[in-house]
Amino acid sequence: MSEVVLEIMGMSKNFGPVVALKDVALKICRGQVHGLVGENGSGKSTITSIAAGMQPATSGEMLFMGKPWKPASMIEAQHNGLSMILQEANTIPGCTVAENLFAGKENEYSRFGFVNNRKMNADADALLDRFGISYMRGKDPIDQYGFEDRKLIEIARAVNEDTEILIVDETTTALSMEGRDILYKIVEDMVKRDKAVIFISHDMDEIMEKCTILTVLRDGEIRGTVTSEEIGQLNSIGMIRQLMVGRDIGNKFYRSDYDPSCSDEVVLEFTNVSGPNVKDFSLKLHKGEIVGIGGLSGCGMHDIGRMAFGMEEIDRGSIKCRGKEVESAKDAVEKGIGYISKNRDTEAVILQGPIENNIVLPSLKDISKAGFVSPKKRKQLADEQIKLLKIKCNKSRQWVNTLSGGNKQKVSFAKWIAKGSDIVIMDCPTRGVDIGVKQSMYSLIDQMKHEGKAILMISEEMSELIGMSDRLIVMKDFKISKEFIRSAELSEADVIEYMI
Ligand SMILES: Nc1ncnc2c1ncn2[C@@H]1O[C@H](COP(=O)(O)OP(=O)(O)OP(=O)(O)O)[C@@H](O)[C@H]1O
Repeated sequence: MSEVVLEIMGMSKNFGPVVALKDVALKICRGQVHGLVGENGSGKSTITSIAAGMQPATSGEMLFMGKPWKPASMIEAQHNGLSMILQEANTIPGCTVAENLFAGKENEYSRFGFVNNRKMNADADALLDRFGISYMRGKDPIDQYGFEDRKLIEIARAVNEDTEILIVDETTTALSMEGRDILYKIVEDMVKRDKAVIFISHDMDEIMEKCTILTVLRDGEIRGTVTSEEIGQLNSIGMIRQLMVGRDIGNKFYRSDYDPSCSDEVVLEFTNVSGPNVKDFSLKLHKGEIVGIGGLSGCGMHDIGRMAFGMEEIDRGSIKCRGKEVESAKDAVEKGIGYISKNRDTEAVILQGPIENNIVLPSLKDISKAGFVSPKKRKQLADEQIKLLKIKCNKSRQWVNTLSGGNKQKVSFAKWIAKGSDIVIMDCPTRGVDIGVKQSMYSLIDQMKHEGKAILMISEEMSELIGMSDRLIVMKDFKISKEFIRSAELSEADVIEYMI
């Protein structure tokens, strides 16, 4: 075994009555990509956030490069060689790319209180070039970049020559396809330089391909370790799933039918829509149809969802729901449109509020009488969704900011299932959810289709798009480059050809 760089001993963490970790022992070695896998809420982020100085453990000890380790903050941890990339976007709005990259290091660029912006921007450009993200420049305002690009800035900020351990917490689902390649190269480079990576993901294929050792967690406890020899074996995915979920979840994931038929009734129509990131986009979404949209970073697909929900202005053309123009997000909800934003923590859920309030929010009108909302009905509606999507919590009044990432995503999804919206725009709907719940979400989406609901599924997950869509639209350079009809023959390679 190679040298142990981080050792965790007897680590436990309680949040009031919630036991997030129980007596965890873990060794992270040099030259390894150590995967942490487990269902949503099993404790993966809690372990890594303690190691990265975000919060203290309730009990237990850590050794980092042979010395006792108890960082008081993420900055202290990063300064000493342990960096973590968080699940959600963590950049500072209103600043430039360079200011974001060098946040906390301003002193290195200032003299007599004046910041040398020219040098900071030049250093930022050099750093961005090194990471292969030259289309972003240090002087650019960070707000001009989308969620995926801002995530890359975080990565560039987290990794440097002195990083001994890089923690990647469910980052790939927040990235575009090209962003993932950049991250994978960084991971490979860390291994080549005999550093270590802790890799958290719910994508089993990615885990099997990138990790050299895996630790499986369930309910805050370590349930097993899978070595590099075992990772390569045919039945190991099944074995890992079994360890994670505690039951065999089988192989059925996506739709098993290849019938793309749906009603002729058009429920949402884009006619020659143009905006800053969309050019002349036309599409008819029918009742009972699942239309998938895929493409590379910045192709405009996320803008399509935002425009249809009235969150982004259009310059030309029209978006009509059953013949009537969609004017705002409020108007969209009233017209029966739901929207799951990819930007979870800032757009999809209210973090500082109970799960129940989040779930019932779009349905308040439906469950109120003469302006009065029955507390019983509210609770009932929320509890149904908590049960359906297995949201891991103590009670429906628990605040969303105390949930694990995947459980927050379930709340974002649950809102629109509870509302029973006829048209649901889903931007990366299964982001960060575990395989068991992913399976339930896909079967719910299939059921929605058969109930006559219309779904616009925007996604970076090619397999999800191919597996679920009746029609698959590929976007490139803000325009539609190809449309595929559901078929058993359709492969990822066919689709990628029209993306690049
Ligand atoms: N501040 C908090 N207050 C109460 N409970 C918390 C808090 N932070 C985390 N928890 C709980 O600790 C448990 C472990 O959460 P953690 O985020 O580590 O899970 P995870 O394995 O990373 O999940 P995911 O795959 O969804 O990201 C969950 O039940 C979560 O609700």
